[in-house]
Amino acid sequence: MKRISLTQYLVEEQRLHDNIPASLRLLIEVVARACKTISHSVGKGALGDILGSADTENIQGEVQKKLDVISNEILLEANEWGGHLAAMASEEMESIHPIPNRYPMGEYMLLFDPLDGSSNIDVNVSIGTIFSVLKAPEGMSQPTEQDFMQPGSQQVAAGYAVYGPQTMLVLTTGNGVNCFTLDREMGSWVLTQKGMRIPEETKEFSINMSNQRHWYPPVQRYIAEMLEGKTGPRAKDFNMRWIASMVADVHRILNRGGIFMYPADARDPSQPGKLRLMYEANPMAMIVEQAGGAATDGKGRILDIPPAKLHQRVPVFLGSKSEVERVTGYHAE
Ligand SMILES: O=P(O)(O)OC[C@H]1O[C@](O)(COP(=O)(O)O)[C@@H](O)[C@@H]1O
Ligand SMILES: [Mg+2]
Ligand SMILES: [Mg+2]
Repeated sequence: MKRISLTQYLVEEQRLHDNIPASLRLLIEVVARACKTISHSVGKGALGDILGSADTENIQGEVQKKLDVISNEILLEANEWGGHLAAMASEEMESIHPIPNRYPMGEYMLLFDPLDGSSNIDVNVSIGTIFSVLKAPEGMSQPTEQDFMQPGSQQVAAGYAVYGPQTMLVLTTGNGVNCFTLDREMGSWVLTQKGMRIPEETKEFSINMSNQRHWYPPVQRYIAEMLEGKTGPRAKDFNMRWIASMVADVHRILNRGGIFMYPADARDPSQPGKLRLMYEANPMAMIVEQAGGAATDGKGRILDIPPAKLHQRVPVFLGSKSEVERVTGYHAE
């Protein structure tokens, strides 16, 4: 098999489709390098003193793990010096992080969930990093939070790294989805899956069932019908998977289909769901759509949602098209 590196892929993509200018390529390479560093820390575990709590809280009131903080710092430091960025925003930081003293101002804005699946860090289960790239508005002088308030359809790139048995980087720049595996000995990302496609039909669903009593009627109905199996209205048996790392659940769905859900529920109507629009839902929605799947908030396309604030939460239904369409349809009835 001919080995194609991430850089070779990005250069070739620009040559063929003119969709990855050098500045975007360099930005993606810097993010990929930061993910490599995070992967290295993850691999060390207790030997690298990365496990356990950092004894701090992030802006959403969640207790931060040491690795949440370390990963955030790795991404900030790498991109502050290496990327073509005007500003960054992170799930772990209250406000945006403008790039200081950069003239001319960088062309892009980077958003990330530095460490996704925090509850799995200490138990050696797959975790990841999710990122999204937006264009900085023309003529911007000093970046503000308002500049980030662009719908997901404006993303020029999105991706995630999954730190599992293998470390992989899944990337889209708006022309399909490709997967690169980290060659740990060589330290390079190698293209291992081209043009990933999510199967339309599936028999697998992914939801935190322990929240069932709080769900609203459309989700109750959708899940109840699946649980009825072969003798129920769906006339087939379904299997369930819940890793509690969105990255790992989405990675499985990209490979073999399925539907992932984190619905809004009745617990706290001021918090529609758990996942964050800008750092989790938008980048994953772009990847899933680029792989032939669908992503909605139960009402409409996630990528069409006009953001109102940086740390906004949204309900998420994504994966195999026919299933996402079905559960979205139930919300309309
Ligand atoms: O605690 P639950 O309901 O299983 O939540 C799991 C979900 O929370 C998340 O871990 C949230 O992400 P963070 O770890 O980045 O906060 C998702 O990856 C995952 O799907
Ligand atoms: Mg997350
Ligand atoms: Mg996180």
